[in-house]
Amino acid sequence: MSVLDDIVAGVRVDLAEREACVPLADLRAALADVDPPLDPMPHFRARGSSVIAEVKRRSPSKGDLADIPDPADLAQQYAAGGAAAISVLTEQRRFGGSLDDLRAVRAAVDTPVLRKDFIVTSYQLVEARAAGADLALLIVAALDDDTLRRLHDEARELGLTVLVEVHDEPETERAVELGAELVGVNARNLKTLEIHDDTFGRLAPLIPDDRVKVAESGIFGPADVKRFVGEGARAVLVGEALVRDGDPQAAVAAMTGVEA
Ligand SMILES: O=C(O)c1ccccc1NCC(=O)[C@H](O)[C@H](O)COP(=O)(O)O
Repeated sequence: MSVLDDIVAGVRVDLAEREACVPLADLRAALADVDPPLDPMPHFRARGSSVIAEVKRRSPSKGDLADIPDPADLAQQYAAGGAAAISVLTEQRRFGGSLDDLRAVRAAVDTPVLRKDFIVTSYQLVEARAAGADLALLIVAALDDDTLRRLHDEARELGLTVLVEVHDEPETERAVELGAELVGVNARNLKTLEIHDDTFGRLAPLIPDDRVKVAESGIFGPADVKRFVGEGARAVLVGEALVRDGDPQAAVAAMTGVEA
């Protein structure tokens, strides 16, 4: 079983437990009390890089990354550094995250918030919106075409902006065909977990320039950002480097506005 299949299998088990506690109809009813979603698009710079800064406790590839006792405080530092959006990894088993982390971040900042998870059902999208997320991630590799299109449509009906993540040429074609506004190219191979830093440069030319191209994973500083901006990235999604940095505000600021 691939790492992705293994993660998704665990996600489905946890999801069944949550659905047994809170049925979808009740979750949908709760949406009436949630503030409207923020539009992240104006937060992406016309020139130079934007940063999607991630709250990431641990990962399958690196194990424990950082003790994050107060995700709201970390998010405030990201926002003060000029983050265009804040990504919260909510998957629990392999990443140590939760929807409580997302709620805490949402309450602490006015910056758009991304639910970064392995989303395979409508329930997770409604959960994301009910917790205050403005964006949701859909990973092409985890979804067949019909499910990808259905979840993409449902997310947009909920007011969520979708970050559609790809790893190779066929997935990129599917994302473009879908009409994804935000396309994330993840440099981490989901079979080996290795980072291949030529992935963005290979796939970016397949994505039309009217889409926001996001370089994801293995980005450690302004020099990496500069290279990806030169290859067409409008934004970078950064986890490990920021959660390990003693001054996350300064680290986000240093990666923001970088030009080719
Ligand atoms: O981070 C992992 O080990 C991982 C393994 C399997 C599936 C997804 C994984 N990460 C999710 C991400 O996309 C990253 O958290 C994100 O791109 C930030 O990456 P990094 O800056 O390298 O922490």
